[in-house]
Amino acid sequence: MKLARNILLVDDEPSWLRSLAITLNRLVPEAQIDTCIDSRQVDNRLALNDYALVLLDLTMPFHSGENLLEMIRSKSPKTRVIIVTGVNEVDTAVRCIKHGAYDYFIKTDNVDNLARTVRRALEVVGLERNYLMIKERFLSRTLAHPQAFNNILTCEPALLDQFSYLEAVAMSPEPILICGESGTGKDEFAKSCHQLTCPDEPFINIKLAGVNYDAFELQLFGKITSHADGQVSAQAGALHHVHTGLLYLNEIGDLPLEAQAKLVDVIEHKQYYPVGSDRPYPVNCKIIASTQHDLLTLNREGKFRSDLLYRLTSHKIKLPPLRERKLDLSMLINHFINLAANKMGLEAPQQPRNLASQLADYEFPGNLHELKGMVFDGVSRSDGIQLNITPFMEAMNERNNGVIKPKDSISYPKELPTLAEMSQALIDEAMSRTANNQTAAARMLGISQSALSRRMKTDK
Ligand SMILES: Nc1ncnc2c1ncn2[C@@H]1O[C@H](COP(=O)(O)OP(=O)(O)OP(=O)(O)O)[C@@H](O)[C@H]1O
Repeated sequence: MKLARNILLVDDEPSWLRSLAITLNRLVPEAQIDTCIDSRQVDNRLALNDYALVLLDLTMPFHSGENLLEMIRSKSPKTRVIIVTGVNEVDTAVRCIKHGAYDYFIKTDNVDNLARTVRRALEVVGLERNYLMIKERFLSRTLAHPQAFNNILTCEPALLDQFSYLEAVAMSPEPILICGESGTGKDEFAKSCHQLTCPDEPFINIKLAGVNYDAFELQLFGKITSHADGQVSAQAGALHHVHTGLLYLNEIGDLPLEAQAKLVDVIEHKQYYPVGSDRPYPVNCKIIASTQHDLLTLNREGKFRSDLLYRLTSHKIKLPPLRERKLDLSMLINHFINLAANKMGLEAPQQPRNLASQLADYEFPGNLHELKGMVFDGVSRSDGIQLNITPFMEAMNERNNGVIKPKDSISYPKELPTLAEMSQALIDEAMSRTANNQTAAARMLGISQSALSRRMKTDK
């Protein structure tokens, strides 16, 4: 989102007006400055331009600054006013602040202080306008870009609300955090945000589970190496490749603490240093993060930095688990049937009429990953006419029988396998049951995704 940057300087002294404009142009180069010498023109100028800030003299012919202050605050409440005057009276200053002035300066005050206040006021106006825009868009409840959500099927009000919210905050300069259990559609929401913000720019998905600090630094920032012969070689990181696109930081809760500190720097200062370089490079991309963990709990346990937590939670999207979206079941099953049949080159089988109601009490611990896996399995076993429901029945039976007792259900060969072989077999089984989804497989095995990823790497 573009920050409001235009400022109107109002004063009847031409020489002061000129010198103030020159000073502010130098000290606040991001601002766009207009001047107005005739107090009767202020109303008109505000009607023609959406000023973020007005710097107002108090004693002028025709209209006094105090009258103009009241007029501006009532007609243009989104515009802030700073009084800049030769009148050094406490009573007047107090009255102006009471009537809504952002600050009060005497003309003899240090201009650096004035410039600092102007910059801060521009930031405040930017934040206020951003907040108002989000509120207005969210309350309107209509989607301006419904096609951005084409991949997310739902008729659940809770999820439809999240569409409106994402659309409202998508253009905000702050990062967005998507929370939800594994398989609730976090990746799909990140892709929708990309469609909403910068569809023609790159979308880069960085999986942070199991990534250590060095790998994170290299992957995100890249590396610049100066060789002995004076040559310099560079390895570009994701922040370079993504340019003005969208950077999706997947499973941010798994990021090591040191790497979290680096990320705070990126978000806060909008710049980064490649490994081996002391030259900063600008960050121009949109940042989205996702987590299936509760970051507040991780923070209380000392595993997640507070500064990163607060920066990430300005815009938070919470995705409900599939067990709370039963209205969607039948539609999702049909969607996955068509997807599976298409992929397998088969005729799409029919969904049995009462399947969704039979699944009403099933919890779907693996959410949409699990449902998708079941439907794909059911399609591959189907007779081409009706979806085979064995995978669904098996899952429900396992639940109904409570936790499976390994002793009862595992039969061991005469010669016992080693622990390593057994662990590998379990990992293979979990990966196959979850259609190779590491997050869901880790959940099934009762370990973290990073632990599973490490085991898979060491087992290779
Ligand atoms: N509402 C939906 N409609 C159709 N398909 C969906 C929907 N939500 C998710 N999916 C599909 O379900 C699967 C899981 O979704 P996704 O990968 O976005 O979940 P996730 O929360 O990011 O999972 P993880 O935490 O494991 O990365 C994907 O194949 C995705 O395309």
